Amino acid sequence: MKQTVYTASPESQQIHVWRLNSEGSLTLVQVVDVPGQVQPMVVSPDKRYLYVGVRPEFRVLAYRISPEDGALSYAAEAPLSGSPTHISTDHSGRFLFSASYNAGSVSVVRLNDGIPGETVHLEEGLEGCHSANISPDNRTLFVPALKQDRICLFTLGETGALTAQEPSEVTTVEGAGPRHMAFHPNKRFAYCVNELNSSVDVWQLSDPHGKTECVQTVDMMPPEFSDTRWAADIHITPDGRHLYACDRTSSTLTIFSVSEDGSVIAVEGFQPTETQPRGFNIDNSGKYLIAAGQKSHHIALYEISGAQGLLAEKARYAVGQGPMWVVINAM
Ligand SMILES: O=C1O[C@H](COP(=O)(O)O)[C@@H](O)[C@H](O)[C@H]1O
Repeated sequence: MKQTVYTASPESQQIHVWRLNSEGSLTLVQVVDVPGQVQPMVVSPDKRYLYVGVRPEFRVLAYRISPEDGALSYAAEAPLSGSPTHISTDHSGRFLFSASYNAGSVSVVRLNDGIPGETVHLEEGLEGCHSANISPDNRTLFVPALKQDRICLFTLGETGALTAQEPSEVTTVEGAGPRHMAFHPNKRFAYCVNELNSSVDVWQLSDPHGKTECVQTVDMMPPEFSDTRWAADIHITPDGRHLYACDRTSSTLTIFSVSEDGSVIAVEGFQPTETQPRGFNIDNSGKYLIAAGQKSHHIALYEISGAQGLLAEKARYAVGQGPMWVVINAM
């Protein structure tokens, strides 16, 4: 398996392209100068394109991915209606979702054979909209609205239109601030990291007739932590055994084990990491985790080891300024 790591550094307007070597080191392949502050990124389901959200002129840029070495070449772009805080696609690769925290909206952009085109749907009134997460069955878009302590539930239609479901939302405890989500590979559970109280909620996903409900909430901070909580990102290993979430004030990665069926998580440990980790990711073999320090201007690579999924730092690398998004693609 060939793997490529992409890191976005908005302050220096760069994407660094790295080869992830099988023994757990990175080799720099390319540095792309982006025409704008690059923030969220996602790879298309067919792995032909990397989509990146930029500002201050709000756009999504599509870069063609070289099947040889993962290098990027500019392909196309389309305007976005708000600042892109998070972008993702549906599983068929027909639609791109852009969540905008500042605009309080999520937009759906049509992808024409991978090329971003017109905005086919704009959903507003989502205060602090922080991400858009399509369910494993490609039916439900989960959209956390951080400032409203709710996750809105939309059905994705054939044309890309979003229709509010019944019920139209699930709610967190007051002041939690739902932000990013990860789905268990068994497709029955999702995990949402809450920015403002640094907790993780376990959501049992509905079948078409059931309802989505929170079955567990776990504090992700060490007991002695008393500063301002400021969580950011969350990811699960491909085998569903280990879950990780980060907090920016403490610059910590919290390590969770996940029960066999995905319904229960438990804190296994805390890993000090790069200063202000706003984004991280896990490689496709489930062996490595790479975290970006928005204030250290470095990324750190960890090996995931043992039954607890603890992290051992293998190396750290200088990237651009203010790195905040990490994407890992397997070819
Ligand atoms: O992480 C955060 O995200 C929001 C929105 O980010 P933006 O990059 O889309 O502006 C930010 O305003 C908030 O302060 C921060 O905690």
